[in-house]
Amino acid sequence: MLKVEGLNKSYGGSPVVEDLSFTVRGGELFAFIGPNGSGKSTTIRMLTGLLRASSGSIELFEEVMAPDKTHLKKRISFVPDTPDLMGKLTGREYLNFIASAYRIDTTTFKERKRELLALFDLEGQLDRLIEEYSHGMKQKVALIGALIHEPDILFLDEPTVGLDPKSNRNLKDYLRAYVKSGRTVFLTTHNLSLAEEIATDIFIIYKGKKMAHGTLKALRETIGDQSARLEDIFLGLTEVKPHDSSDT
Ligand SMILES: Nc1ncnc2c1ncn2[C@@H]1O[C@H](COP(=O)(O)OP(=O)(O)OP(=O)(O)O)[C@@H](O)[C@H]1O
Repeated sequence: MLKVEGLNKSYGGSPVVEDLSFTVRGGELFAFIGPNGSGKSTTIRMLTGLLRASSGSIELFEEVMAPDKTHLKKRISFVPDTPDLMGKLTGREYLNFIASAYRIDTTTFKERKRELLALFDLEGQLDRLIEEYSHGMKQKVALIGALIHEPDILFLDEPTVGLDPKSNRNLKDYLRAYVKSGRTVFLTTHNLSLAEEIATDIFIIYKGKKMAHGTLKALRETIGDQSARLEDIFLGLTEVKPHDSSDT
């Protein structure tokens, strides 16, 4: 589904993503985790064709991805950490717009809309302007817009921030079922218990570089502790050591 090789991004000569390579297959729930400023959003924006890489290759569905590849973009969805929705539209108008952009037939649209509105407890809120929604409600309508056309790959940047506990639980269950149907989810999160619970694959990035990649079991094996929490593995790999002078 997604193949990344030697991906790099620099700003003004300073590297922020360095030599990332990985593959994500159908049915995988890929958690891309790392401390603040480690390059997660930059990477996800390159993978979704919103940002041009400095070098390296990204293949989606065995075709090279680039910002102008509209037919590839139609098969994916991306919800950024702070969704920038059209505030002057109502929730209903926004979802209708998505349905026509993706040519979802009326019956399917109605069915999925009903299911997703119930999932996120957003029934009865669709006729308000998006700019009047709370942060969590904006997040929910962005997620519904991303899910309603059932993309082959769903990219989510910090999807649970701002969601109440029930929506959090429902989203988690939904994502698990989503990948079981053979589709793919690529998410970034600081919520390590979430990653531990639902990810099939975990990639740890630190200062733009790969620190580890594998199943939780494989990551545990690398540190020789089969009961280690992901939090311990993560902190062990990403804590600034006293001898690390790169920040000084
Ligand atoms: N447009 C830009 N110009 C210059 N530097 C940038 C730009 N965008 C991002 N960066 C830098 O790239 C690095 C990685 O940022 P990025 O937003 O990808 O991190 P992140 O892992 O998503 O962080 P967070 O967890 O805080 O969201 C940071 O040092 C950031 O300052």
